[in-house]
Amino acid sequence: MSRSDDSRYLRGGPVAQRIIAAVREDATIATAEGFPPKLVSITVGDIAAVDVYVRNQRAKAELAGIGFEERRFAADITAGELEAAIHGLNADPRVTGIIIQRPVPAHIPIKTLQAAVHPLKDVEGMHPASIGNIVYNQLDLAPCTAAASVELLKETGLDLKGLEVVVVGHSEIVGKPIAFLLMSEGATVTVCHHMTRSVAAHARRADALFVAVGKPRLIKADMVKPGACVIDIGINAEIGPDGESRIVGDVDTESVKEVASWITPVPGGVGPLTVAILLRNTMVALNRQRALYRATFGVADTLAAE
Ligand SMILES: Nc1nc(=O)c2c([nH]1)NC[C@@H]1CN(c3ccc(C(=O)N[C@@H](CCC(=O)O)C(=O)O)cc3)C=[N+]21
Repeated sequence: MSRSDDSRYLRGGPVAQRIIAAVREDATIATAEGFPPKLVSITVGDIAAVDVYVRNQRAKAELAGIGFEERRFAADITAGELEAAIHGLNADPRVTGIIIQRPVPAHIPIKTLQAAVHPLKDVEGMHPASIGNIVYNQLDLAPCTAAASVELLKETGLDLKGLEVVVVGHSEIVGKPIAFLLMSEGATVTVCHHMTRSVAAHARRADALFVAVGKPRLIKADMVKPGACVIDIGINAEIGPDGESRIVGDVDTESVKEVASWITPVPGGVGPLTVAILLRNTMVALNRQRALYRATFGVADTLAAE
């Protein structure tokens, strides 16, 4: 059976289209009201996985009516210079969102950079204050890949309350935020990582299995519970049988799809939705900035109504 007509595949594209259409409505209204959304992407050095992401961001931002500007910095820039650039963007009222593409070169402390982004312009939800919001069950702006993964699980219609979820991978940007999002939704969450004794033993118990470790085909059919939902967040480049480079996830999709009830393809699963969530986050951030503006300077129609 070909990929496109196999109902086990949980595709990100249709969900992304829905979200982008809604974002476009919001962005059109905000622009008409004098608050055009504008996203600035910061890339440090050259990384292929980041390039794919940024290219898609630009294309989808255009569709959604969100301004998009890419700032590229050389791999040998200092952390201080980058921080200064971020402070400049914080201070620029025309810039409503800032995303720092990961990874950055090893000499740049990513946490310092992330903390330099003003929390109200943090569209990736990676500032310590933003991550704190997720811990406190305020879920409207979460790290994009994590939020996209959870959104795809919801597409299955499974009841998240009491659902046995296993997350393989505990990164700051994917695994940990997924765990917090799902705990807030009532799931029972187990997080596995490189020190876990038997990932297979945990994975086999999962009604929903999230995998984000960056190891091609780590998850095999015998590690998956029949009927489970498998969300593959891996993006790995490898050379295919035809000698061409291709992208594969962390799941052995061909064998796992015979066992699982739902599985996200790579590409075409979490990836497209990640971009849509970034744009949705951009509007959430913009609306928070507008609320602050209103609270600080007042708004004519509220005054008139009094
Ligand atoms: N702060 C930060 N947040 C991220 O979420 C983040 C990041 N940095 N750095 C890079 C990785 C990579 N990433 C992708 C997201 C979508 C696609 C995507 O749209 N993929 C499509 C298209 C692939 C293609 O065009 O070939 C697909 O999977 O079907 C790819 C890669 C997010 N990341």
